[in-house]
Amino acid sequence: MADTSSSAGRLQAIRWESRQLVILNQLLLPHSSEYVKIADCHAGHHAIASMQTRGAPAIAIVAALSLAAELNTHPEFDSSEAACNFIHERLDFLATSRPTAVNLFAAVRELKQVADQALHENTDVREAYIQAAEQMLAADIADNQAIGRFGADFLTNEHKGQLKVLTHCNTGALATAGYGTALGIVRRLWEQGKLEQVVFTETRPYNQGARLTSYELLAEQIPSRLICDSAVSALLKSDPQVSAIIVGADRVAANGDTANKIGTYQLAISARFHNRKFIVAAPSTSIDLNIGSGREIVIEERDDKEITRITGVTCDSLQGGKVEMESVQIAPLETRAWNPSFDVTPADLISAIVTERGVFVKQPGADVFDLASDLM
Ligand SMILES: CSC[C@H]1O[C@H](OP(=O)(O)O)[C@H](O)[C@@H]1O
Repeated sequence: MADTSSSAGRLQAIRWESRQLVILNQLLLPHSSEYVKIADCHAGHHAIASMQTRGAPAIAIVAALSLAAELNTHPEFDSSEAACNFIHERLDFLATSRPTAVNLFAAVRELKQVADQALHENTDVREAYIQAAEQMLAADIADNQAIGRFGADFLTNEHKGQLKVLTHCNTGALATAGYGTALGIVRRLWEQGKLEQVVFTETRPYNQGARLTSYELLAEQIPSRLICDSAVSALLKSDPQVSAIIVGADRVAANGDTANKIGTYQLAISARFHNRKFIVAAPSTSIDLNIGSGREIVIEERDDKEITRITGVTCDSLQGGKVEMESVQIAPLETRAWNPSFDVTPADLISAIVTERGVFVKQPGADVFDLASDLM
């Protein structure tokens, strides 16, 4: 498979070159662009759990390729059964890194089946796994570009002229293998000359918007504006030109209930109140048909310190030319915080779900989707 480092012009959060994996350490962005080598599953698990890499599709791909990198250097296995057992055990370990994004668990299931099938067919288990993991990387970019096309067509079919949209968190090349989901729709609108401006939220406490989405949009000179998470309703009230909110997803239930970055639910409530479209953009690998509704989605809760401390760069730390990320306590010590990483938006508040398979909408009068039928 061709190395993906040759992808033209797009930010590369994940680089797979000569069967070696490196990732952009997103904890340091936008101040420092440093790549980290991921040699094995332990490094892959740490990169995901610490959020050096994040974003539902990217989590699955980094997990899959971290095992591919480890297999590539692993000594010869005593038997195909030993190789298959090793792959199962490592995938089960990677599945403990973060609980909400379903893409990781779908990839684990699919890759275990690849190894089992190679064992059954008496072909090279290690090679079959590595090629399947590589395919996931290539497929995600193609999926995102299809989401971009479907989403842009859906928005422009009903809205003549240029569009002003709002997005939350980071759903671009830094959250995927490239191009992005919700931000992929923004990119497509921009490529078509149909985007006036994208407004994006800071997305506390990790600041995916202020740090990562800004990094991507500035790199491509896409007209954009940053707002605080708390300013969304005031913006929708004051600017009727903001016609749609477009967000990503970490796990979509069969009825369309969607887990996404914390704050998404209140954006959907505000969109409904202000009569604006609320669009979810996600590959079908983010849809979990095994759960009927959002009630069954496990919501990750992260360390209080991600709220009570801010990590940033002080001016003097820049003087030496070396960026030092300093973590500063902003709340009184021992302040308790509640830090859910995601919330669930009910299907009733969602106008459409854009996937690489097309745009799914609810039947007239229905307040839920029927994604099992849509995906058949
Ligand atoms: C296409 S990324 C989907 C999703 O992942 C992000 O969460 P995190 O940054 O914690 O991994 C955010 O919820 C995005 O919308």
